Amino acid sequence: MTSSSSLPQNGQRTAESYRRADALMEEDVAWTPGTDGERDGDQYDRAERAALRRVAGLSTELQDITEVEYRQLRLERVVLVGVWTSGTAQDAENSLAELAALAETAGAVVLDGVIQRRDKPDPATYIGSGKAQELRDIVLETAADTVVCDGELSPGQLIHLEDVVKVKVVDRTALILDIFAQHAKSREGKAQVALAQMQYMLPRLRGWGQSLSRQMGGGGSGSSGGGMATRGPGETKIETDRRRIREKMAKMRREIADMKTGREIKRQERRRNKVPSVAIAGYTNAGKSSLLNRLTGAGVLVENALFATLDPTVRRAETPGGRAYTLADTVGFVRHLPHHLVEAFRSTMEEVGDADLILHVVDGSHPAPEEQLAAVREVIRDVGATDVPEIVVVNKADAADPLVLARLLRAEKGAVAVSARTGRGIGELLELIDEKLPRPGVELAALVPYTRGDLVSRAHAEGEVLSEEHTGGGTLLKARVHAELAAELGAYVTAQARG
Ligand SMILES: Nc1nc2c(ncn2[C@@H]2O[C@H](COP(=O)(O)OP(=O)(O)OP(=O)(O)O)[C@@H](O)[C@H]2O)c(=O)[nH]1
Ligand SMILES: [Mg+2]
Repeated sequence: MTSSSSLPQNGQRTAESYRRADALMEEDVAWTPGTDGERDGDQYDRAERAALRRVAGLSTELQDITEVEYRQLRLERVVLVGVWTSGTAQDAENSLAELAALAETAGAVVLDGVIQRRDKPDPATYIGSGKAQELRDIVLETAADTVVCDGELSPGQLIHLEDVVKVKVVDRTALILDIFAQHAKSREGKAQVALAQMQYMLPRLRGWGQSLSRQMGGGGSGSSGGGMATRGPGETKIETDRRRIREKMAKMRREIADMKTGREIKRQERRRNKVPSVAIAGYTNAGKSSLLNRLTGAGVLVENALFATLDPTVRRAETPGGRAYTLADTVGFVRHLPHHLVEAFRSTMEEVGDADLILHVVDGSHPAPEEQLAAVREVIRDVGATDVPEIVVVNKADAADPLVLARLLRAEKGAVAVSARTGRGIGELLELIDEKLPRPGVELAALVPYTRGDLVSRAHAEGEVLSEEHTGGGTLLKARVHAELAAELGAYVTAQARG
């Protein structure tokens, strides 16, 4: 609540691009370029000093070293810092606004944010050393306890920057992992997150230990006070910790593999039943869960927070014509999702790779929806789902700029604009789904005796009934069904064609 020169002058709302972050923060946020005479124009200040929503008490009981280390990441009062290497100022600001939203989602209070223009991040301290000093001032001014960098930093960079700013420094990857850890619900989801955390942490173990002991007044923990150069008890302790983590990771990988088998079996069951599957994919906060709710009436958690959904939810749904399909909600994607995280989350995304149809949801009210589309497609490619047909669903049409909507619909062939909130466009979307779902392969006519009503029901549920007529001799059915059901109907079939 201190500084002054960079406070928003008149509470003026800033760029469109911050609307989302604003919404998340429930307070006005101003990013005013170059208002601070002390700084060099290259730097953009995020003048936001208001007290913000805070989520506290999220941590759980600790069980081992891994959790101890990770608990240290629990964010409280943070200052954001980004290095703007390419693209426009707007891109850089969008990225930092997203980082702010992520930090908020993790339960932190965002106090300030700065961007430095550089060709590339400083190999030692991420931002330049002069700027690191300024960052130290901001940290003091705001009484922040953590600096969050908008990128993935090397263990060395984290340590060196911590040396200068003298508070915890974490990067975007750690932040995303932290959010994942808070939100994962299923056993498999939790295990995957834990594995990714350990993987991230392994090379950084010494760094964390060191900086933390330094924070505690040097050697406070007694475990790593010896410093990098000395081989002492601390060194041994870290080696032990590393080994234990590696062992735990191996065990975890086996467990995840087992859980995967269980899910695989379920999926095969669905396949055998020939129920077509639709996966809802898209950038985080695009409205995927809202759309699932709108399409099926399912009560899935919807939250104006990033990564509200971290476990795949599968629901049954029906086309207007009465054909059954499954609809799966998925984990949201985010730019710069660290590669090993993509790996860890591959299994939740396999739902996407395996689907008959992808509903690719994009937030039409976001400042850069095209970028989100591209980022998600990159991950879809990553999980090898490029062959799956896709319907681009431009959501939040109620809140979007009509010009942006028109632009998106022009650029994306076969896209549909909807609002999960108001229901606009949902009818059109349902028809598109019906159209794009794979058709069962066999078209037939059959006279099914009334004693075999079960077959008629199955034709409705698993296939597509074209016409149905009740006659003296039974139900005269014209339908498209899968081969297995066609075989069961065999005795009653009067005409058949394979399509
Ligand atoms: N204005 C408007 N807001 C919407 C619409 N659909 C969803 N939202 C809001 O967008 C936010 C995110 O919605 P979710 O459905 O949780 O989004 P998601 O894609 O599932 O997000 P994650 O699971 O976090 O990746 C919530 O605040 C919703 O109320 C819409 O059509 N219009
Ligand atoms: Mg969701």
